[in-house]
Amino acid sequence: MSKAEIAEFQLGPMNHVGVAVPDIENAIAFYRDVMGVIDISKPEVLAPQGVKYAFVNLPSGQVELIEPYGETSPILKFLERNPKGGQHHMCFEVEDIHDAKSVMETRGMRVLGEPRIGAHGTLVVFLHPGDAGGVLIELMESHKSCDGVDH
Ligand SMILES: CC[C@@H](C(=O)O)C(=O)SCCNC(=O)CCNC(=O)[C@H](O)C(C)(C)COP(=O)(O)OP(=O)(O)OC[C@H]1O[C@@H](n2cnc3c(N)ncnc32)[C@H](O)[C@@H]1OP(=O)(O)O
Ligand SMILES: [Co+2]
Repeated sequence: MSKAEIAEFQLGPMNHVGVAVPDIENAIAFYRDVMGVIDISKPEVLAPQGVKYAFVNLPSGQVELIEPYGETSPILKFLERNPKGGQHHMCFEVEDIHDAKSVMETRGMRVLGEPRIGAHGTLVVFLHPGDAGGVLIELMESHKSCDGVDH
């Protein structure tokens, strides 16, 4: 990427807040029965990311509930430190994940691994919380249809 392209990088809208939970069914019951959310997706497993997830859908965006899946889940240690669960990451959309990764690396951020398919079916990468004010940041490529319009 050229210096001009790097300088032009702009973060897109916030997509979701990730919340790590020890038991996803209990967490869904909480958002449905206590918080009064009607639209909550059924839990699904994303084995390559080591999580079972469900979306709490709100007019303003999504809360992404994540429960560990498998022995090497990246959220196991977090739940050891926070046994009741807690806010785990914030996710922002970007236009092109590979460009965003390059820009972040150029700006000295530790990008955690290569882009992988996330729960929304597009590529995601994570930035180390130690470089991002103590917050684990997920970057997610926006949904684009073949007409090039974000949906
Ligand atoms: C549903 C799929 C997908 C989507 O499409 O939306 C997801 O969201 S999957 C979400 C789960 N996946 C990931 O988190 C992948 C990226 N994460 C990692 O690579 C690691 O979890 C990590 C961030 C590098 C931490 O690794 P870990 O082995 O747990 O490291 P440490 O325990 O040694 O922690 C190092 C350092 O970082 C602090 N930390 C860890 N996790 C978080 C966090 N979630 N938020 C803020 N800070 C965090 C930890 O406290 C340590 O700090 P220091 O002690 O100060 O060094
Ligand atoms: Co996420």
